[in-house]
Amino acid sequence: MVKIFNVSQIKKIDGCTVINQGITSIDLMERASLAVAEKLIRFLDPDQCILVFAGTGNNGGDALAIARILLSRHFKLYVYIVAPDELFSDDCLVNKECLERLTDVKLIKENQDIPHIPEDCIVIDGLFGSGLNRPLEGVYLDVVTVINASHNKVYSVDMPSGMFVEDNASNNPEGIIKAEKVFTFQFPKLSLLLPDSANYCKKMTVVNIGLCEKCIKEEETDLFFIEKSDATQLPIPRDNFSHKGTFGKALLIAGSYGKMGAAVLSARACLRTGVGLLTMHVPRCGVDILQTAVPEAMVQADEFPENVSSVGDNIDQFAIGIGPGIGTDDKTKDLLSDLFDKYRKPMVIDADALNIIAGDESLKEKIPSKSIITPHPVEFDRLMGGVSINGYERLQKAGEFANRYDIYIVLKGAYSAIITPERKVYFNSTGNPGMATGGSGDVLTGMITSLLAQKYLPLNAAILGVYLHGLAGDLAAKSKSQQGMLPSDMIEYIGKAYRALK
Ligand SMILES: NC(=O)C1=CN([C@@H]2O[C@H](COP(=O)(O)OP(=O)(O)OC[C@H]3O[C@@H](n4cnc5c(N)ncnc54)[C@H](O)[C@@H]3O)[C@@H](O)[C@H]2O)[C@H](O)CC1
Ligand SMILES: [K+]
Repeated sequence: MVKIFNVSQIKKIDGCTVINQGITSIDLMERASLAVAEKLIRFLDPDQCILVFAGTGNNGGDALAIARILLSRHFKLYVYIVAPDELFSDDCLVNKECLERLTDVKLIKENQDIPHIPEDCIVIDGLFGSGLNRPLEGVYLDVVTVINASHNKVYSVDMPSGMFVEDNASNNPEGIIKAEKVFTFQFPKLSLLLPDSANYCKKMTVVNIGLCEKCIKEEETDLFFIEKSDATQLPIPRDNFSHKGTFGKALLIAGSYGKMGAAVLSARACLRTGVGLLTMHVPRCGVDILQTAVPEAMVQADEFPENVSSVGDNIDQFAIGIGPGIGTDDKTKDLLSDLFDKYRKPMVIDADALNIIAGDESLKEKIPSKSIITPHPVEFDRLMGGVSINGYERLQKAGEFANRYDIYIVLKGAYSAIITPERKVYFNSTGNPGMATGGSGDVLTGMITSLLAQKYLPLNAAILGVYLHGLAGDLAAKSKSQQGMLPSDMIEYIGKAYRALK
């Protein structure tokens, strides 16, 4: 797992690295800048004009070092330092003086010094990084406004300048660089993983700058970024002598009239994820549909034609998933309440089951311990009874909710977050915008339920389910495009996603 740290922790690890590796801070800056420059060199066109905007702190120092490295590789550069008060950090000053020996470096002290940015230029943004401590104003705000208005591609060093590493609730949305790509150092930054960065960071690349592993290991955090190597360790190997009983029984309670597709998708995904036996509990109208579309599943018919209203006894043998396409009929609410009374093992709760819970405090209290709920942000806000001001606040609320009700929350979106009852957060690293379409969530519910049935611990089921789901989505997008892919395609790629973890 990659750890995610706050600003003071990053500073501490920097200092610790400098001591343990016997280097100076300027050495570390050079290493960081070289790592970013190498990435840029791979795709930048040497004939294109590049404008570098540096600040006066260490983020500026990085940008000036990157400029020097690019100059040595014959890129065409124009360098500006925004320095209204001409107070430079020590390492920034060293890099400024080095660069001035090679090229002209212009200072921007006030609005009239800001250059016109030609249309087809690339901008390298090194105004502010993790040291930002207040929203931008004055000439800094003016520079950011001009860069954003130019609509050129901007590559940001460490952070889109003007964006805070954690909470941006008090920030000025006009004072943040809109970056094509952010090369962030060593650790993903929390705000870049939240929807708060949607307008400011199209893509985040984490650049390893060789910070001391011992210092990183010793620094504690509750925030993690899931890597492939983490997911690879999770699948439980299959024994030669296993039989269908070995891989558990799942019961998916899904579907209503007009929404049987959700039941079909969750059923297929559950099977493709490896469950031994799957039973679907569906309204009577859905029996033929299910039996035809998913012959591998057994079907239990509800007494009602259009909605699910009750589940039988003997449900303890199953891992249960409930929600896809069930609607919010009163009968279905009774089912959910009854289910929570009867079944006290962790279950997966999604979609309309969450909408039912949202309106009823007593149902929240009855959610079985260690269950996994899988809301998208709108469902989550409904569950909270109010809209969060930003992704950061939503994440805080999710931590409180998970802790209060002793459950796991999978907050779906780009970098889906898995929040534990202990308020730890695991961000997923797979997936793409092609998955933002109706049915994707039903697939995830089927997958996680399948893993619970196969005796994965709830946290592992959530982590592996979310990772595989995203990976299947990435494979589907590769073959069918983000526009052309369907949740059904993702199900077809679950097998290849498993293989990719080998
Ligand atoms: N381990 C690493 O990640 C490394 C990071 N490096 C780079 O260092 C910066 C952080 O540098 P720092 O000097 O601390 O901060 P900034 O350059 O972001 O800001 C400079 C300075 O500006 C002042 N300030 C803050 N907010 C404002 C504002 N709104 N208006 C005006 N001035 C402001 C404040 O005093 C700041 O200290 C990190 O992002 C990386 O790019 C190292 O180079 C290598 C190791
Ligand atoms: K920056």
